[in-house]
Amino acid sequence: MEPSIPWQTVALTTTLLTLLTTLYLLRIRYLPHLRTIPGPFLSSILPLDRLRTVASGAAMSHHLHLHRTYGPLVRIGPHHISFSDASLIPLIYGISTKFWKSDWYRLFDIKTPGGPASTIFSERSEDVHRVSKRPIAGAYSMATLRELEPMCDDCSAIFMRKMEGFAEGGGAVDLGAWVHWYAFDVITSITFSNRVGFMEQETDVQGIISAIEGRLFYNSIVGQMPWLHDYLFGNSFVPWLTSFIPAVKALNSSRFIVEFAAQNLRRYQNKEFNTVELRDMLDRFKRFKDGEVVMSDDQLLTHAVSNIFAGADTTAISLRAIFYYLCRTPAAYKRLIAEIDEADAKGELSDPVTFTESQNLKYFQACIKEALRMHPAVGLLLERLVPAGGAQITTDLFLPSRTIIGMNPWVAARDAEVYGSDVETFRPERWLEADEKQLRLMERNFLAFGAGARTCLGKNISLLEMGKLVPLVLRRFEFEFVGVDGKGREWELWDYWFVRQTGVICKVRRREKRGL
Ligand code: HEM
Repeated sequence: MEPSIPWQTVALTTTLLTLLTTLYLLRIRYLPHLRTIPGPFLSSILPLDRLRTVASGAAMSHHLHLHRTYGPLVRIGPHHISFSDASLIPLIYGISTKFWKSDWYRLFDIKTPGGPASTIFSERSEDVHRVSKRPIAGAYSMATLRELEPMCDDCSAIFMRKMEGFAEGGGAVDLGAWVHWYAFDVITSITFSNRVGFMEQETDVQGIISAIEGRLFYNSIVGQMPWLHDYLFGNSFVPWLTSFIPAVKALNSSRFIVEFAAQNLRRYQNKEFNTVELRDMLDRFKRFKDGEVVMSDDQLLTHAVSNIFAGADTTAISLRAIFYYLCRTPAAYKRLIAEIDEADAKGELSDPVTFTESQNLKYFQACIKEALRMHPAVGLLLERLVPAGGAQITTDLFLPSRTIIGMNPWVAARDAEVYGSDVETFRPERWLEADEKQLRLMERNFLAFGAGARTCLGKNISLLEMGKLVPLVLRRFEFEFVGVDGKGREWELWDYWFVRQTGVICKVRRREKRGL
């Protein structure tokens, strides 16, 4: 007969384990300095609440709710602080900040033929980032991008042709999908001089859009506990094992995205595209200085991947927001059309509209700004790490080193003290009415493109795309939002880093009296 364990031993062990766990959790709850920061109790002891929030796909609403409940600083994890006080933006995100990107970004590193590598977006060390950015920054400058306007115009022409077809057919169009395809065609054109043809083929070519979606879903959730990544897709065994399960494989799409960029890069290097003549972005990344190679093929690949990963979804999301809010706000739509028509009548708009012309449309520029405020493309914390030795955050608050602190652009955008009590209303006028001081505050809170040292590198590309496409389209067509049910059903939002919208279905009609 097996000797049985006396019940006293079982009871004692259980009590001891419970006691130790409780003590451990209390120790975390009452960590020096962090203990005074309010927040949900469970969040302060376990990372599971953060995991659940992000997995729900509605983190932006949850973060807004937390700040309304607990105030400007909320403890959203044992070592995680979310802030809503915009006066902290310069300290956390400023140009010479000591707060570097957290390990959350590690999941965006990629595998190149030469081994694992960070991208300009995922690099954590500001020192490394500064060196990597130097040879490529010029390619993202507005002066450079203006030279790429013709590539943008080619894509706009296809977009217009397609809309013409829909207007003739009289049916509804998934405008959300079309601006996505448009943004992908532009980014592949200006990066590799190779328009992949999403609009012509009317589909997600090679499944790249779904691949990015899958990877963002994985990164957003697993990134809440980045060490988990090493036991999941961060090693080579699990990806191999899950390659037999299609639903799981779809989440490990990083390799696929890199291969998409690598394929284009190979064709580019084999001079299959007319890249040098067109002077696309790859051609402008300075690979040589004084005859010396300053950028390897692998580095070039990381920059191409960055453009694909960061450059199309964001612009598509912002274009959807512009069209959606205009359709939902008839007064703003009407005022914008009046501005476009007036400029048109004065001969101030060419066909296609140039970037410079679009910048002179002041109300339109306010519409872009307001749409991006109402709907920032990124909806999770822009996480940063408190530097070694800790940091004095406010007069009353010191944070120990390696605490993670960040702000969600959605929280910054809905600060009623900065934008007024009507923060939930799409009102482009607020950008035109504000005095200089107020405008400075509004700009400081505007995190749609991030801020400071790690501000969006592709901001000019997207401003160029949006600036040129929207007036061109609205001059010739009118849109009515009908939603997926044809009766105006609201769009749906999914926050997995990018806050993607679905259900942007519109009826498109050719505008009366337009001879264009
Ligand atoms: C409306 C469109 C866009 C929005 C709203 C947007 C938003 C952002 C935000 C919020 C960040 C900062 C992320 C952080 O701090 O964690 C960022 C960074 C970045 N974005 Fe964009 N982006 C847009 C378009 C683009 C485009 C078109 C490209 C490239 C072609 C691009 C490339 C990048 C890169 C490379 C970074 C990392 C910059 C760095 O760390 O130095 N973005 N973007």
